[in-house]
Amino acid sequence: MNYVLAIDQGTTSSRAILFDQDLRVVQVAQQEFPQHFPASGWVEHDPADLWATTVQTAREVLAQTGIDAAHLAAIGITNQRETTLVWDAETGVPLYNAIVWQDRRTADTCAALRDGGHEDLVRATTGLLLDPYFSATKVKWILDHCDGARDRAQAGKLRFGTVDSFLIWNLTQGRIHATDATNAARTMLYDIHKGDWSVEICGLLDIPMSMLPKVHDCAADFGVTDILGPEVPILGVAGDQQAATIGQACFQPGMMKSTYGTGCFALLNTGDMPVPSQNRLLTTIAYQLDGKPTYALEGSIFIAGAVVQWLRDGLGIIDKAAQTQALAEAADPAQDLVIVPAFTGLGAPYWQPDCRGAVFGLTRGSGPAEFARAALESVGFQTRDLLQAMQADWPVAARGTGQTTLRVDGGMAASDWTMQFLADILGAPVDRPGVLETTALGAAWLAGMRAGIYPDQDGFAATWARADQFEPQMKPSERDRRYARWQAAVAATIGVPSA
Ligand SMILES: Nc1ncnc2c1ncn2[C@@H]1O[C@H](COP(=O)(O)OP(=O)(O)O)[C@@H](O)[C@H]1O
Ligand SMILES: O=P(O)(O)OC[C@H](O)CO
Repeated sequence: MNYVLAIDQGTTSSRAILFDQDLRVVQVAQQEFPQHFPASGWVEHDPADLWATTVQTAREVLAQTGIDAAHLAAIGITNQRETTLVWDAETGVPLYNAIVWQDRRTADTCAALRDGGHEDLVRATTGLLLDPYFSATKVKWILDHCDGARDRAQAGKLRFGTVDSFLIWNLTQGRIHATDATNAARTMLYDIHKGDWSVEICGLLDIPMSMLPKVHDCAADFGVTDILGPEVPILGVAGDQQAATIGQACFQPGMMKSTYGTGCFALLNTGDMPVPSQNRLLTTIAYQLDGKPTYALEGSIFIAGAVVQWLRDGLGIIDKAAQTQALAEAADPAQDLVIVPAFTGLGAPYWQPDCRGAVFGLTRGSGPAEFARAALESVGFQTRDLLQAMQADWPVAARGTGQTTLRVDGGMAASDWTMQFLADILGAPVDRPGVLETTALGAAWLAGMRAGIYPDQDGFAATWARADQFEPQMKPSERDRRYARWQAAVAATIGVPSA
């Protein structure tokens, strides 16, 4: 019983990661699954794919290592957040595909709620913005559009869950309908202050409360599963960005992590204080242990690593993401190309769904190298936007507590050039740990700690090890000039709505 299995059910793939008793990664299995785009702005997943890839990768990782499930002390689950499923309480059959966090179909419902004067209630209760990103209006859409759904919901015959809940339900063969506080906090139905579902918001959206899962701490008893053979307890659950915050051991107020995958999600620990945002950031739960929530300010950027994918797939100027390093180094320092990668609008702190990307400063000398450098720089500039919003919202972050160094992870954090530019444009050090699998690590630690094989919070924090530190080297005057140019570019981009 010396191993822990982390299940990471993400937006484009499911992964299973096996950790040993020293919290080291033993083996990883990964499977992608299809994305469905039934209409413009709609994004769906087939629930059967989410389930099948989860089970297959879990079995694969055990088969590859020859480790029997009897040696698993626990399972931890981390997941793409906000994505919404509704299923039958008797049969477990979903009524509709999973509606993915990126899906914009409920924009009109959100606008109507805003016009009805409900924005302040949502903001004050849930810490979130009234936006289709979150689960609440997606649940309402399913109840409104699937035949007989509302009647069945009112009769207590339907269940709602984010992906963690859906997996727990299936792993326990319908015995457990539960979620954790971090996932609940992304539904726009959860009162983050009271730590309970909001009767008022559920009433507003006509969502029967019998559909909602029971909310637990992140390290808790979520039932047992025999899907891998012998019974294994599920003892840890957290949304993926919160799991990364835990995996980076950002346990003190003022500590912050930023994950650079397809998009970028930055979370700043604000301790036992839910800090309301005046700058269009989200107030959310970082983690909940021993019944005590720890809060965070979150900024979400939609395009980070995806801008590198665009260099590869859209422009064809690289074959592999890592080639951007040499190109950026070779770029003409006299050129000042700025790319605003608003491919799907801009996220925090702008929340401009309708603008589209732009390039500024083109000359006849602008080539692949300048494009690559500007693409990598756009990730740094956007992170500074978030950091400035956080500092404006919470002066403690601005003053610095001695712990305000940014901890980075995710695939793009492997790019030294990008991390150096990030430190330069922030004017603050950037720390990169040896283990970039922080999301899975967070889920594994929650489960293994609850099982008693991993250290407590302080002990775990002590295991966090920096592999690299990037110190700012840019002159402050140059930093200010470059950032002012970025801000002007964003303002101009927002001024041109999409066609
Ligand atoms: N060396 C690199 N330089 C720049 N970008 C990179 C590098 N390696 C990976 N990336 C980018 O990181 C992203 C993959 O990160 P990952 O954490 O796996 O993302 P996700 O979990 O969202 O799929 C891709 O968008 C890729 O373009
Ligand atoms: O699956 P990821 O890594 O793209 O993360 C998605 C986020 O949880 C969405 O809020």
